[in-house]
Amino acid sequence: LQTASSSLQDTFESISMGLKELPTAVARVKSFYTLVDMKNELASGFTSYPPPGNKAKEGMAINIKNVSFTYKGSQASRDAITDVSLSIRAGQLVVIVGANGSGKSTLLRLLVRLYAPVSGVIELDGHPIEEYNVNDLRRAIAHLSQDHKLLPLSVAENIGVGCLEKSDDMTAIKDAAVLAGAEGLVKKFERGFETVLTPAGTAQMSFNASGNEALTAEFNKMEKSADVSGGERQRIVAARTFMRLFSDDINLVTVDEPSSALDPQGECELFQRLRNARHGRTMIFVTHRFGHLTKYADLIVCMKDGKIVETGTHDGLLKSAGEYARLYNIQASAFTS
Ligand SMILES: Nc1ncnc2c1ncn2[C@@H]1O[C@H](COP(=O)(O)OP(=O)(O)OP(=O)(O)O)[C@@H](O)[C@H]1O
Repeated sequence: LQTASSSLQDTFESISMGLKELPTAVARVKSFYTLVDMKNELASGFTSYPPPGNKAKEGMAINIKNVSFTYKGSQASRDAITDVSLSIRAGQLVVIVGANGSGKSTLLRLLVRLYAPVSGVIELDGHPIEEYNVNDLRRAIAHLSQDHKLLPLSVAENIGVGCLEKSDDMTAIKDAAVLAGAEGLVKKFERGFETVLTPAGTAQMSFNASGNEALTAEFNKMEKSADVSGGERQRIVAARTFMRLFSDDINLVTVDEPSSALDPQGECELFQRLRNARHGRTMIFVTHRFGHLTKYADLIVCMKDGKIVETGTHDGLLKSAGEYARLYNIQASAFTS
């Protein structure tokens, strides 16, 4: 009687546990379908990119005129960016700096058409950004940010998705991994580039199968997870961008603080190799670490409270002793004083 009643109790407990999880599971399924049905708020234009006469790898010319933007539903007392105007010539290396919340990432998001300005105009290669077909624009832009995630795929596939034409080309994938400093961490894994990071739970071992050794071995192989550190994750994500740069279609490369978790050598190498991969394309970096980049920049843009407060080159801005010089000197003083 005792065995039977405790078994009955277990059964009820597992039913009640299952029921507790049911609403969450249903909500997840619902949010999946909401996402699938979600309409893109940014209408696609009809002009193909690059516009006739422009060749890929020539870089993208950008003209921003009086652009302001506020995030929908934001309770902030000021716009995320206010009345920003800026001209970037095709092929320039631009570095955007400024304090937290000054609008750097927002400006990049507008340039890659993740959002549309509330007012003002952004022109790419002479045409307003909204005139272009969005898919063409996406194909012409490589955007590397901290928001990128690893997908539940192999390391090779995680890198390969950067350039779909070459997604099976292991030589290109390995080259991209080397450029991003990710080859060392891939070597640590038993299955190398075939390792699946953050695997989706695809199988469940039933109680009855637990005595079957061959099945258990197969199951363990499938579900074994390999984790990476924050810096290692950033290296794999950067490798995806290098893979993307192997495509001849890329005209604009935007890089938003991709190195926060990298060690100093990794960060220095990443910036240097991204610069080397420019080949005439326009490249825009957002960074808080000045040393590796601003000295090479054709144009430094310094932002504060949603506005551009200064533009120029490293030497010029240091001489003018404004916001850029203030931020630079704070960093430099840590090493000189
Ligand atoms: N998704 C969002 N929804 C609402 N407000 C946002 C959102 N993202 C940013 N903001 C606000 O917009 C302003 C500009 O933010 P942005 O991320 O562009 O600054 P940033 O200069 O890139 O900052 P950081 O150096 O911290 O990355 C900030 O006031 C911020 O709080």
